[in-house]
Amino acid sequence: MFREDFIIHIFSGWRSFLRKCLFRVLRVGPIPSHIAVIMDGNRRYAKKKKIDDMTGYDAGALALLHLIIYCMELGVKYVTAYAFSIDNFRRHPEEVQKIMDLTMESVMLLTWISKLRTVRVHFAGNLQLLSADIQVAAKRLMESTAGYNNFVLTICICYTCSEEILHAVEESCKEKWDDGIGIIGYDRGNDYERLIKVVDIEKHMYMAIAPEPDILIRTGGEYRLSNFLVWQSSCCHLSSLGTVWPEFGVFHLVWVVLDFQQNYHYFAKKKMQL
Ligand SMILES: CC(C)=CCC/C(C)=C/CC/C(C)=C/COP(=O)(O)OP(=O)(O)O
Repeated sequence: MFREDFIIHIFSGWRSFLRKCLFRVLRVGPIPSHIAVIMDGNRRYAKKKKIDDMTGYDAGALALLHLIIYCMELGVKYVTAYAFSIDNFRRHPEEVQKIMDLTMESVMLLTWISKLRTVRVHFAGNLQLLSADIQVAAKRLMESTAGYNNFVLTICICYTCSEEILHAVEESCKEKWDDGIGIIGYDRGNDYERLIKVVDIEKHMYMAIAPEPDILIRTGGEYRLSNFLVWQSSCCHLSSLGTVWPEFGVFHLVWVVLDFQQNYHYFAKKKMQL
């Protein structure tokens, strides 16, 4: 499904020209620095198009690549995508295998794109749950792109926010313990002094690499976070779209950014109050 000529197709011709004009107008307003997406509706798309579920996922991966390119052109620096939740391991083994194969294919393609466009690629989640070959390929890609800071793509894989928090709490405890500080807070008369602080936890989150998202998009018409960036999304603009993920395109992105811009002052104020 991944043909390198799709990049040439997307960058060239009148489509690219129109997109750039549209983005120039959009840039008159504030541009989000971080967009996160829950790519829901791949199987529904497959059903609608009367194709098999696996081809639906292929189309979903292609939609993600398009989003990455649009965001680069628009000036959004961080994109985070929920590719596979730990709960997704409960799906049919054949389906899990297909998403894993797609992950491996994506790693290969991203290796190529990251060099071409200096993209930093980060995988967030409990990577130990991945097969050894994907772990090696993912770690190699993360290491080889660690020096880039032009654009940061985070793929959340084997991820849930509860697992991320558990991991971060565990790491913070280990750190304090190793430093001989201890982990239990103590009473100082009227106030309680915590030894593990929010900053300690945040330092060890899988998502520590990126600022909190400004916009969280969920496609497929659902209004749930499904354990995605729950910690990080307290002040972000939530956008639920009825469209299924493989059909997400440039006009959906423009719509969401316009909606964000309309509410920008409210969100900026909220962030300052926290
Ligand atoms: C880079 C990379 C690894 C890309 C992954 C590609 C991709 C689109 C993954 C989506 C995975 C997923 C479980 C989506 C939920 O849709 P669903 O299957 O639950 O759809 P439904 O709501 O129609 O059932």
